[in-house]
Amino acid sequence: MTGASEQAQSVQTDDAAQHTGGFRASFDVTTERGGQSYGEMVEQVRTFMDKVRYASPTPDLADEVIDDLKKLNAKLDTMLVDEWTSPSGTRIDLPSRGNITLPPYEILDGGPEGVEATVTFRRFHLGGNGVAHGGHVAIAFDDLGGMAAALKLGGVARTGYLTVHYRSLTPLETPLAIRTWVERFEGRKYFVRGTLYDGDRLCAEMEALFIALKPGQA
Ligand SMILES: CCCCCCCC/C=C\CCCCCCCC(=O)SCCNC(=O)CCNC(=O)[C@H](O)C(C)(C)COP(=O)(O)OP(=O)(O)OC[C@H]1O[C@@H](n2cnc3c(N)ncnc32)[C@H](O)[C@@H]1OP(=O)(O)O
Repeated sequence: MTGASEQAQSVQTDDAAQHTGGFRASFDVTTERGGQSYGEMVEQVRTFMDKVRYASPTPDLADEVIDDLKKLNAKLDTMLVDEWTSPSGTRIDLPSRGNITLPPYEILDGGPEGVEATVTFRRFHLGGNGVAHGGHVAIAFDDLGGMAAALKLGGVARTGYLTVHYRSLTPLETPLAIRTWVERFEGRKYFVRGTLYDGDRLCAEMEALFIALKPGQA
């Protein structure tokens, strides 16, 4: 297995270029932003979202929760920063780099040959009838496909297209094996494939085009 810091070094970082437009033109890798409890804070919010998905509160309880949430939102209002300095998405020591909007995954191995990870769709990722929403599966493929492209090219790429073939139902609360790799590239075009397995059962496959950003491209 390649160490996280070794992988991080293969992705170009350029502080001066990253604030110029709508996308991160380089990639920050951190382990300390947000402090040692940041991961647990994110996890508690995910757990809360799991409960919100399935809760049927009384009006009184909903009002109580709203009051509590207003207090929590006011606390976070005191420490908001811009997207470039937020810990979210940069904390390589945390599931999904600390990005709460992603299904939580743990990287097992990553480098120019591809990325292997374990992803666990949560209760709040429910689509219907107890299984994952297909859009959340696509998000996992997008992020880990983008990572495979980034580790291959040593820079940042944007998704041109992404196709998911849903082969069987994707369970919730089950560690699943997800793999992404660059099948081939032509110039700036990186053709990426992916698979998602529950044990031996193929849940979904992905084929995508990621396009390397040009120098200075936002
Ligand atoms: C322990 C672990 C260690 C961790 C280490 C850290 C590493 C982690 C790193 C990273 C992880 C994060 C990963 C995140 C991933 C998420 C990515 C997203 O979701 S991105 C948001 C969604 N995508 C957009 O919003 C794009 C919108 N589109 C655009 O901005 C442009 O269209 C862009 C930049 C994609 C291309 O525009 P142009 O002007 O630069 O280039 P043109 O000339 O149009 O295209 C280049 C070539 O690509 C083809 N092309 C472009 N789009 C195509 C398409 N949709 N289908 C087919 N071909 C397409 C064109 O035909 C052209 O091909 P010809 O060179 O002529 O052969």
